[in-house]
Amino acid sequence: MIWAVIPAAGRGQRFGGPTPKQYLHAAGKPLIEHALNALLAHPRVAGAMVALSPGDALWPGWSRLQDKPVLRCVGGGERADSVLAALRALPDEVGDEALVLVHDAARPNLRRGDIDLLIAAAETCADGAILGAPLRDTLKRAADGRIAATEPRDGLWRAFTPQAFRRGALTTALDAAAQAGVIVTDEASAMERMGAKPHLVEGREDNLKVTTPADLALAEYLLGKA
Ligand SMILES: Nc1ccn([C@@H]2O[C@H](COP(=O)(O)OP(=O)(O)OP(=O)(O)O)[C@@H](O)[C@H]2O)c(=O)n1
Ligand SMILES: C[C@](O)(CO)[C@H](O)COP(=O)(O)O
Repeated sequence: MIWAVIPAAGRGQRFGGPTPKQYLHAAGKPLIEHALNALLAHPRVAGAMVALSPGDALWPGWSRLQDKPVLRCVGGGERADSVLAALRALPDEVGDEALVLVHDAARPNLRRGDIDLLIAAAETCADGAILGAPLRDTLKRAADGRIAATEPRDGLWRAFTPQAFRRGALTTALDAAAQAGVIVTDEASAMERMGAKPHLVEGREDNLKVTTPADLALAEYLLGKA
């Protein structure tokens, strides 16, 4: 049994504007609906737990999508807090060894083939797996708007989501990071702190996270073509 965990309690400060970006529309639907549909359409995914901000008045009230359960909980101050809250809120039938796919509500252009690759990798490895892609640009370190240095990029990847881990191990890892006062920006970082070496699965470069208005325009184009 595989469940999706969707952190959707962010405020979209880098995007700006009054509407949290997960509720902005692209190709006629909110970003969060594209993300949920992509995961719940997969035959191995049984349901989704969505972490919402306490004051979220825009949640459309879905209890089912793609004929699968959509549950919700209250997220936290950081993305990692929201993911931990969602893991803890999952139904008891989702055991510690069950695989969970953690995916940003702000990544609407997730495709079936990437989910297939991720599940295949995560099911063969106790350390889990994440989607990502190798860096293909030269990296510059900035200082006061000027190039301060060129950073080596060999072996560097960009981490995407979904990130796939066993419910129990990820809950323990995120809780350990929180207890240590360490803010992790993805699930793999928490697992790495515990000594795990998750698989890197090369995924589509168009699995973008909508962070700024320019990203939304690109998402509109990509989803309109899908
Ligand atoms: N406390 C938080 C912060 C973020 N998220 C979610 O984590 C995903 C990725 O985070 P990000 O792109 O940073 O979203 P925001 O935090 O909303 O953006 P910003 O940092 O610009 O405010 C988003 O789906 C966001 O809703 C969350 O569930 N809980
Ligand atoms: C989880 C993530 O999307 C992987 O790249 C990223 O770390 C989220 O970062 P954000 O600053 O919370 O958007």
